[in-house]
Amino acid sequence: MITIKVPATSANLGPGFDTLGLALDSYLELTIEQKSPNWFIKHAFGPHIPTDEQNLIVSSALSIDANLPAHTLQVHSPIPLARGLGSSSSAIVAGIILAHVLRNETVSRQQVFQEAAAIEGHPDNVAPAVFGGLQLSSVTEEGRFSSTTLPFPEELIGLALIPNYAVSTKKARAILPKKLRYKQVVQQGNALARLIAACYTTDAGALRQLVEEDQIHEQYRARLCPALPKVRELEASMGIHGSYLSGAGPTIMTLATADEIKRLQAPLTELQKDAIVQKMPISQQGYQIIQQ
Ligand SMILES: Nc1ncnc2c1ncn2[C@@H]1O[C@H](COP(=O)(O)OP(=O)(O)OP(=O)(O)O)[C@@H](O)[C@H]1O
Ligand SMILES: N[C@@H](CCO)C(=O)O
Repeated sequence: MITIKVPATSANLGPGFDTLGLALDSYLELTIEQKSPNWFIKHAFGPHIPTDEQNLIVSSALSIDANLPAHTLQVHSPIPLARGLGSSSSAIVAGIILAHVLRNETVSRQQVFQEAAAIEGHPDNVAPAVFGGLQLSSVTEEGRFSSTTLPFPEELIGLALIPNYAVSTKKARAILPKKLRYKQVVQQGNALARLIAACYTTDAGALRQLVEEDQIHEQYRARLCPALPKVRELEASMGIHGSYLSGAGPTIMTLATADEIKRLQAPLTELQKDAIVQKMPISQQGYQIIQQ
């Protein structure tokens, strides 16, 4: 039996829109069971997620090879859907690997990255799901993706405030403006450059200030993700910085030390009682293929 494990991810980190993403220690697990006449995916997501070849895992696999033999699959995933924690990337990456496993091919991480990012359309979740850690990724006009691992301060952990409603990435991208002011773009480039420098100098303090300096997406998504200013206000009153809209939202991620996370857990839970507040350690590992 083969199990494919793919981490959850948190994209953007403020000014790294479509560019930065962090792998989290929470994994989708896809187990390949027996061959079957039709594709059948056992999962616990509920009736709105298909159990046949319409399922994102299987459709991603079939995009690599439309003639794959149908199988029964089992999916376990603690990654909540459409919350800004990379559920779609975890499913796409698992599907791409599934295709290569069923074709008895060894596949490089680089190839999985190219194929999965082409389906997702932007590389910032797929890159950490494949390579682990903090990834700086980009795409050329011709559609070639690249990614580099950035150093990430060891003392920082994620604390996610996960609202109890979904925001689809499609909707959260449709809300973005078609035009930006020149000043916004210059400031965004500046903040991203300083953020990358803070990673290389492992300056956790600067990094945590900089993730709060996005200019081009968070303000436009405020209607879908109203908790962000409240979280920032609360944290600033406690002398803590490091929050950003995780992916397309609505999750708010805070990068903080273990001590600060202990202090934050109760007040954040109090701030939004219907949300889940969850510690999310960083994963240095990308996907794993486990043969039992
Ligand atoms: N394990 C899965 N199996 C099947 N479909 C999935 C799975 N995970 C995600 N999906 C599909 O992807 C959709 C969520 O993708 P979407 O890009 O909107 O959000 P996300 O990936 O969770 O968040 P973000 O991209 O902001 O981090 C789900 O509604 C579902 O249709
Ligand atoms: N960079 C993407 C991440 C979500 O997939 C966005 O913010 O729309």
